[in-house]
Amino acid sequence: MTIDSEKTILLNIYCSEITHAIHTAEKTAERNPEALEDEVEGLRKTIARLESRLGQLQKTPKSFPQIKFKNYKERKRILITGGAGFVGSHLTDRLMEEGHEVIIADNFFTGRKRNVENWIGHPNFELIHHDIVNPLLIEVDEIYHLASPASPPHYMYNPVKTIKTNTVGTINMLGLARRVGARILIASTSEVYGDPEVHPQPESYWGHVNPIGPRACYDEGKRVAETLSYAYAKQENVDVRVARIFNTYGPRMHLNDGRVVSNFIIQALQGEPITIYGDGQQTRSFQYVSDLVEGLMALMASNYTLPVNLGNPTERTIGDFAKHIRDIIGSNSKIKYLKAQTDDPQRRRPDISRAKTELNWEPEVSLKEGLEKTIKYFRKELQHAQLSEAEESES
Ligand SMILES: O=C(O)[C@H]1O[C@H](OP(=O)(O)OP(=O)(O)OC[C@H]2O[C@@H](n3ccc(=O)[nH]c3=O)[C@H](O)[C@@H]2O)[C@H](O)[C@@H](O)[C@@H]1O
Repeated sequence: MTIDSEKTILLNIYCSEITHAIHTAEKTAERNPEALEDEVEGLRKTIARLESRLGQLQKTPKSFPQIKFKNYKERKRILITGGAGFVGSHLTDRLMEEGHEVIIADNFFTGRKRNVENWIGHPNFELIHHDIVNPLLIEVDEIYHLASPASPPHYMYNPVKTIKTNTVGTINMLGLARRVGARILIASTSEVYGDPEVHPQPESYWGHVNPIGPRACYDEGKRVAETLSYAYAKQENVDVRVARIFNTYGPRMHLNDGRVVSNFIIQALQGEPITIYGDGQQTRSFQYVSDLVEGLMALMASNYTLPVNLGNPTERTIGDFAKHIRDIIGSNSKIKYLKAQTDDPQRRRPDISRAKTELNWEPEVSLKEGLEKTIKYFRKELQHAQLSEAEESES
């Protein structure tokens, strides 16, 4: 018997032992309240024995990444919508490594099975091919609601679907949270501030968004998602957390993501012109994905219920960023200026005072370190894509 199948069997025994234990204890309590203590003591011993065996098995070499052992009281069942996506898959890794049970619901519009393949078959992991525009009936303790395309070309590709995901999808997830009493974290965005008139942006700023522009499907979709969250919190007592996520980058971004970090790196690696939309004077502040994941987990664990900005406050112009990437890669790509995008926010930088005070969180990964890892990832992805192309043309 393999270690993994032994673990599965043990986990099943564990679950049925606990269910059986509850029934027995209930019956004993009715018949003979004094005997209840002995009963509970016996059960504690059984659980301790099973936990110790499971703990031993966790330490033995296996095909999955190492995870911590959590007992049944500490281990949570966590749903991540969009868990096979760029951010969702990194969050999956962290929560799995912590020893939780992770259930991913993803429609694979921008998510990929590849992002979570290292967990497929793990007893703590489940991948559901599901579009959250349809209701999902499962039992969970926490929900990270990340499902939505986040890159402008992706969310503008099917604006109606983007709105549905952020409105109907969010209603479905808030409904699920209400039914099962789960805490839910909604992934909102810096885009709720639109093209900001206040700089840097604190959470108290209400934003400057064009409700009928090409970005509105996402911006307004996320603004409604926030409104829905607080309506459910007020009216239905749902325990909500709202993260306003600023520009994030890192490995597992799609080659066709279309956002600035991936575009510039790929263009520089291939010696193609680096495309700047507009004059390049617009600014952004980039955070590495592992910082974001730590921020999301800290927010979920905290008692703070108002929106919290999660981003790196180091700001750069896009023109400067293009040259920076070209220099690190040592590329001789030219810079090519294209038409500015409609409603493109001209500056963006998070005020993270709230995250620092309430979550004791701030980003730790420098742009240099983050870009090195990301460039390495894209180099491999490009090689992989070239190999696949060559294989296809041969066959
Ligand atoms: O990366 C993110 O996390 C954010 O990405 C987008 O927001 P945006 O800031 O417009 O992201 P990009 O498409 O990466 O654009 C950043 C800036 O670079 C410019 N850009 C982009 C791509 C390119 O090839 N060239 C270029 O100059 C854009 O015009 C924009 O000014 C999403 O709308 C946000 O929800 C998301 O949080």
